[in-house]
Amino acid sequence: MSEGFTITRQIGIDAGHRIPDHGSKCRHLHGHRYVVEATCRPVDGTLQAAGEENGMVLDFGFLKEEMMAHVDAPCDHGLILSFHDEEVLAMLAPPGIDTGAWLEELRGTVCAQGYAATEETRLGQKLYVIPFPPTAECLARHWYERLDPAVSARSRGKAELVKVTVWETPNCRADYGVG
Ligand SMILES: Nc1nc2c(c(=O)[nH]1)N=C([C@H](O)[C@H](O)COP(=O)(O)OP(=O)(O)OP(=O)(O)O)CN2
Repeated sequence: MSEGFTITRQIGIDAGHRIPDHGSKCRHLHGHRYVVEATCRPVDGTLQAAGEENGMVLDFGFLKEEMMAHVDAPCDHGLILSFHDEEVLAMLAPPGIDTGAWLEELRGTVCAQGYAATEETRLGQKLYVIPFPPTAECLARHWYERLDPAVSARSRGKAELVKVTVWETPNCRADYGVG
């Protein structure tokens, strides 16, 4: 990365997941305290020069609001699953409805908007469904893709998202972003 300013905001969420294809313990349903970091830089390399964000890339508070809306609100205390994980998803189908039709509707939503977030499930379990395994890498890319337009809009085109980092444990992280 070239010389210049970046800012990074961190949030933490608790969520469950499983990696269905994993050959060992990660195929079991389990949870993490995910730490998610978003790093931004000024589009033109300079800090804002007027207004309430004078001297800033982007107000940390604005960045937090976007991360809370796009990461925390749909995923915190939820279960993050791949839509290919049909056996687990089927267990969460709301009682009294056709499970196959419910899975088909979920798949349609994921295909249309890249994810499905719902609590209309068995036990009201909060569910976040994505089209790939919920590894740290895939989640970093997914949250990057959700936050990228939000950062541009919130900064009125003055800041851009450089990368999203997902800490799955205190020792393991994945990064996704521009080179
Ligand atoms: N490249 C990746 N490898 C693994 C991922 C991943 O998302 N990307 N995920 C897992 C599991 O989800 C698992 O929960 C984490 O694995 P692991 O580091 O082995 O878990 P520990 O509890 O032993 O972590 P410590 O930090 O050492 O306590 C596996 N691999």
